[in-house]
Amino acid sequence: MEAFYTIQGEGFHSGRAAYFIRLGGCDVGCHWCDVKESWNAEDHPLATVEEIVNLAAAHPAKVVVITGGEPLMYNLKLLTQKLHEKGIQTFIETSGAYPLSGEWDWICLSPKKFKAPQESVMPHVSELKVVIFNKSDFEWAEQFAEKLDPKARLYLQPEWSKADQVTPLIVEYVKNNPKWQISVQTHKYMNIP
Ligand SMILES: C[S@@+](CC[C@H](N)C(=O)[O-])C[C@H]1O[C@@H](n2cnc3c(N)ncnc32)[C@H](O)[C@@H]1O
Ligand SMILES: Nc1nc2[nH]cc(C(=O)O)c2c(=O)[nH]1
Ligand code: SF4
Ligand SMILES: [Mg+2]
Repeated sequence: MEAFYTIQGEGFHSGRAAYFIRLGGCDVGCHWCDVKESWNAEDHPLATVEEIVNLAAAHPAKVVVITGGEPLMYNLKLLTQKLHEKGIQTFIETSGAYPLSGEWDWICLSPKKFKAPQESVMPHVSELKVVIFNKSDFEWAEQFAEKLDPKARLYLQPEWSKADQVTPLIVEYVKNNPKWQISVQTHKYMNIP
């Protein structure tokens, strides 16, 4: 769909420069999705793996974040192999709704109620990032924390349109349950992509 060089705004790598590759296509259907224009893959131009990788390699940070849309709707083996051949680290943002493919240095799982993540993804998760839309989402988040490698980092992220209401709830929750950390979408406050 698009690619852009920016600062990772969310989660464990927040604040780091990274080249984002956003793949078009998603059928998960989150009603609060902040990139609904990504859902229909046919709305977006095709690019070859070689073109995508060469543009990525032309940027100073040797870190690529592959996102979408839902990137795991595609087999990502070739794209991630070619990025690795150029010495670029590969990070993914995924709902986990499709089987894992590709070679990854960091996997951020953001599970969704609207289409459950695949159990086979769980052992590979580096970071769990649950979007909090209302207070029932805390209990829902805990069920995923239990399925992961104990070293996985745990984040709760306010849903953007509800941030004023849910951020105070997340702050209290993290104070009482310190295995979790808060992730805010810092790029939106900075007005960067
Ligand atoms: C747009 S999604 C694309 C990748 C993948 N489909 C997924 O959902 O993980 C990238 C990240 O943004 C988060 N996100 C999307 N809409 C959001 C919103 N309105 N508020 C907070 N986070 C949101 C998702 O949960 C995910 O962690
Ligand atoms: N700056 C910035 N950081 C991000 N982290 C995850 C994003 C995404 O949409 O996957 C995102 C994004 O869209 N922009
Ligand atoms: S899975 Fe990700 S891209 Fe798809 S609708 Fe949900 S937030 Fe948007
Ligand atoms: Mg985003």
